[in-house]
Amino acid sequence: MSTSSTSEQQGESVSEAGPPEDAVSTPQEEEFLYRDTSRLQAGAQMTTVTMARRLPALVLRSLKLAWRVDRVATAGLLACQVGTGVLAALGLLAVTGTLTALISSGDISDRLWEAAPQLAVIAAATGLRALLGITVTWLTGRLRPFLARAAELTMIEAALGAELAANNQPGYNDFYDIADRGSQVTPDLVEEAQDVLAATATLAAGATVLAVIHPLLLPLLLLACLPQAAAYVRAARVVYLAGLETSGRRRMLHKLRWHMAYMESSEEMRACLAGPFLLGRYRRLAASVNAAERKAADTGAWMGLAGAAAGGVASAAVWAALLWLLASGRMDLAAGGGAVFALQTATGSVRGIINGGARLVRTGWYVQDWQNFLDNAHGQAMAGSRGTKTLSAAPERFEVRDVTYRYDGAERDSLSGVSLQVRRGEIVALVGENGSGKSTLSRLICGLLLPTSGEVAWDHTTTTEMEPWKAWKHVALAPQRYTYLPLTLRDNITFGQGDRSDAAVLAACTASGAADMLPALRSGLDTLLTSEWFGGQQLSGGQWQRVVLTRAFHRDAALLVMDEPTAALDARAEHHVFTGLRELAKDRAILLITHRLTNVAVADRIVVLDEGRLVQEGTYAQLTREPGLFRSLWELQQRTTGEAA
Ligand SMILES: Nc1ncnc2c1ncn2[C@@H]1O[C@H](COP(=O)(O)OP(=O)(O)OP(=O)(O)O)[C@@H](O)[C@H]1O
Repeated sequence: MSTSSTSEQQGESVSEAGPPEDAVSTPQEEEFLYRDTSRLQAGAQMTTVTMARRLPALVLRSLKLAWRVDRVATAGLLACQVGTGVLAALGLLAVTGTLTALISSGDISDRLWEAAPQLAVIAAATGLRALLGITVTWLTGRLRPFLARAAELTMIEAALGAELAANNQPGYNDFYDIADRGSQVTPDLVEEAQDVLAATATLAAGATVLAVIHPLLLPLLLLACLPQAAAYVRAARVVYLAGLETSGRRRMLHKLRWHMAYMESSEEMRACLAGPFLLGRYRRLAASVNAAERKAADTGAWMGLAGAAAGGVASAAVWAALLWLLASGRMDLAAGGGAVFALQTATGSVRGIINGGARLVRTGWYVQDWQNFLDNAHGQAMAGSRGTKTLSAAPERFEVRDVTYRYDGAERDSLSGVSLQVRRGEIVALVGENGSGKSTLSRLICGLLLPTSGEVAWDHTTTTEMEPWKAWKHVALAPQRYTYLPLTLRDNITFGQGDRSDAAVLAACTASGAADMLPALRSGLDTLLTSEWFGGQQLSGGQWQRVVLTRAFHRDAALLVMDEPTAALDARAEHHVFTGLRELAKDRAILLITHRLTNVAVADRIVVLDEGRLVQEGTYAQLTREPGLFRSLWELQQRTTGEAA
């Protein structure tokens, strides 16, 4: 290849390089793949009337949160808004009084003297309103970030407090994303409610003046503004429903962006050509989301136009009525002047109420999603499904009794009628083919999942009866899919637990083999384990697994569950971990899940699972001798490694 063609190639974008043909799905299939119609149906049931009815409760709940976050700012804002309304009303009354004084008959200087106090009120009210406006901006700026963050935190707390099983429900993450958007606009709800309040106070004054001038003017004015209000709310609803409809696809776009741009998947993005493939998928999904959003924007604009036209006609009717009142002598000129001004101001405040109300309803839909999530998560809260028992001492025995488990939405049980026991001082190995239920059983024995039927007991207390967070003090878990957290090594190991001395951490590092890598870490235990931030250091896959094992060993818990603990370790590190297990088992019950069947020789007992059922149990010596699933898997592995029995 020539130099020039090479440089052309280098300048070529990923898309120009041509994404490989995506034979998996058509754009339409993709669109439906990530669509959650149940959420849309639930949203569609939330009509404008239902929402209007729920608004007071929504506003109250958000105000309570604001009150909790910053009492002074919340009280100050409310006071400012009420003050603004009162001042607007005073100003309006003063303007009407001034006009009446000026238009009345008599000497002009007398009339001016008569109007002077009213003019002073107008000036003072205007100045004070400006001051209150500045105060509102200041207080809102102070409250807003705290309120949004507090709303977000309530969600995180609710999600953390929910049963693990809730996370496995289809659509749970969509629900969370939609709710997250709601949490971000919670401050808007408070602000909009205050705007409506202020506009209502102004209207009250305008309405009084109008009612005094002529009783017909106020109902006419309200009628004139209704079509526009209805149009605003309908347009907002169209946009909201489009947001719900596209939420699954937007979340997928977010995931795709993350995978294409960040480190975790960066190798496959390039070497496996996943990047161009996903970029093509991103483009198609984005196009379908854009089309849905554009359609909603068009429909909303048409509705707004229709509302504005209807509002214009209705306003013209109101002004015509005023002219008619004047022309027919039903209203004198002085009152007419006041009426024009009052009408103008009242129209402004009615518009304010209606626009603010429409925005309030629109924001209400989003905030309702946030509150729905909170209610739903609280409905699935561990506090609701479990008891409050605590154990007086670390348990000696962990027992699974005739347990069946089926994941939410699954068509069949992942475990059926399984019974198992593991005591402190004992190592039990769980083996079986992929999908046979080993990890599920480990989640049940740890009390992360509650059985669909049967029970799991720690000594004499079932996991359903126990207060979970206190119970988990007795559990150390090295899961199959562990988390790389961008924290220091020390924090990654302790998660803030244990005493603050390094001795226990270093002992755990020695047991897991992580001690070997300490000299290469720039700041030892205080090294930030990520290269995403300056000064951090990235670990290899096996080094990360050592950190995860250290985390489990450091916990010094009565139950130690290790799911594929050495899959990424080199032979020396693996040997080190397995030879250390017996020492660790002295005061722990160890449940070991592994596919490396020669390693399970270390276990006192081996339990074999097949399609969710316990099919064999025995020692390594027994199971390698007797025919059965274990022996056939073991023989296959021996043959693969060239050590045929
Ligand atoms: N979160 C989940 N939601 C729904 N089904 C699940 C979930 N996790 C596992 N399953 C299903 O439960 C069954 C058992 O899965 P489990 O992860 O317990 O198997 P395993 O024996 O640990 O498999 P492996 O050896 O591959 O790790 C599988 O059919 C799997 O599809």
